[in-house]
Amino acid sequence: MSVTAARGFPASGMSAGIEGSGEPQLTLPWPEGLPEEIPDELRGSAVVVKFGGNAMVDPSLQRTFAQDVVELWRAGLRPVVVHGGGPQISAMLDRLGLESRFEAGLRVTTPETMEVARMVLTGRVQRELVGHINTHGPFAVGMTGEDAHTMTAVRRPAWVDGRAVDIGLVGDIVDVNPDMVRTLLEQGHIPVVSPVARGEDGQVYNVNADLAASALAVALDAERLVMLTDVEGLYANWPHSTDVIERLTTDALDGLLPELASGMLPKMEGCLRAVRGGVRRAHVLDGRVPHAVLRGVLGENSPGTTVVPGDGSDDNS
Ligand SMILES: Nc1ncnc2c1ncn2[C@@H]1O[C@H](COP(=O)(O)OP(=O)(O)O)[C@@H](O)[C@H]1O
Ligand SMILES: CC(=O)N[C@@H](CCC(=O)OP(=O)(O)O)C(=O)O
Repeated sequence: MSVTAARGFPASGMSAGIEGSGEPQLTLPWPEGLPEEIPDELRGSAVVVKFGGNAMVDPSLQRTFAQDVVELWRAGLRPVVVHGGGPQISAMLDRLGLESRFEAGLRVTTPETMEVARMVLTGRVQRELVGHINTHGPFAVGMTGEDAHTMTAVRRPAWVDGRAVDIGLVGDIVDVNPDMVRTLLEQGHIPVVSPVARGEDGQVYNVNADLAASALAVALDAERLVMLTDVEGLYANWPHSTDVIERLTTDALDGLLPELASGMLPKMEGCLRAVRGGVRRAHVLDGRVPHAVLRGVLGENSPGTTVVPGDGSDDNS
C-alpha cells in the first residue's frame, strides 16, 4: 500500500522552499504492522533518531535509513538525526597506527584521538548521511554540537567498579541550546548532528553519541528517542543469552544499569536520562531490520527494547 497525505497527515514541518507548497506525499509502500494513521501526539513533534556506527557499516543500510527518515518528515513529524561512528573512528585510528581503547563504553580520548574523532564524525560520517538524505530533496543540514553553542560539555571520567577513571577529552553534556536545531526544523530541514561538543573554556570534547542524542531529545521535548544499533535490543544476561528485554520502566532500568557493560551502558543511560527528562518513550532496536526507524518511531509495539516512565505500573506507559 502506498500512503499519502490524503490520510490526514499535517503539512507541519514543511517549508515552501522544500518540495513546493503542496501536500506531503509518502512514497514508501507502508510497512506491514504500522498504524494507518499517525498518532496525534506525533503530528508536528520532534523525534530524535540515533544512528549507531555499528548499524551503518553497510552503505545500503545508510540509504534505507535516509529514506525512512524522509518518510517521517513527509508524514508530518520533525525528525532530528544524531549519528555515531565508533567503528569508523576506530578504523581510522588503526590506519594511523593510533590506539583505540574504551572504558565503560567510552573512548579514551587523547588530543590526537580527538582530532581524528572530530574529522571522521563531522567530515565523513555526517557528510555521508547528509548526502543520502539529500538524494530525496534539500532536507538535511549537517552540524555538530559545537555549532551555535548547541551542546556544552564538561570533561567527565568513566566509572569503572565505582572508581573514576580519567579518559581524557570526553565530555558529558551539561547544557543544550536547541534554538538552532528548532530553527532548522521550522524551516523544514532535517538536522544531522555529530556528537562533538564545546566546553565553556573552548575545549572540544568527544561525546558518546547515545548521550548526545538523549540530551538533545530532552532539550527538544521530543516525543520519541529511537536508537538504532547492531543487536536486537537490550539482552538480559548478555553475553550468555540473547533474550531481548522488551519493556523496561525507568526505575527498573536504573536498577539494571550497574550490571551493564560496553556500548549498552551509555545507550541505556541515554534512554534513562531521556525518559526521566520528559521524552515519552525511548527505544533501542536493530538498525538492520527493514524500516527500523519507522517501526521504532511509529510502531505501537516497536521491536527491541522500549523504555517508559515510571515504577512499573501500567498507567505510566
Ligand atoms: N546487555 C547487552 N545487550 C545487547 N548488547 C550488548 C549488551 N551489553 C553489551 N552489548 C554490546 O553493545 C553493542 C552495541 O553498542 P555499540 O557497539 O556502542 O553500538 P552503536 O555503535 O550502535 O552505539 C552490541 O553490539 C553488543 O556487543
Ligand atoms: C566518548 C565516546 O566514546 N565517543 C564516541 C563517539 C562516537 C559514537 O558514540 O559512536 P557509536 O554510537 O557508533 O558508538 C567514540 O569516540 O566512539
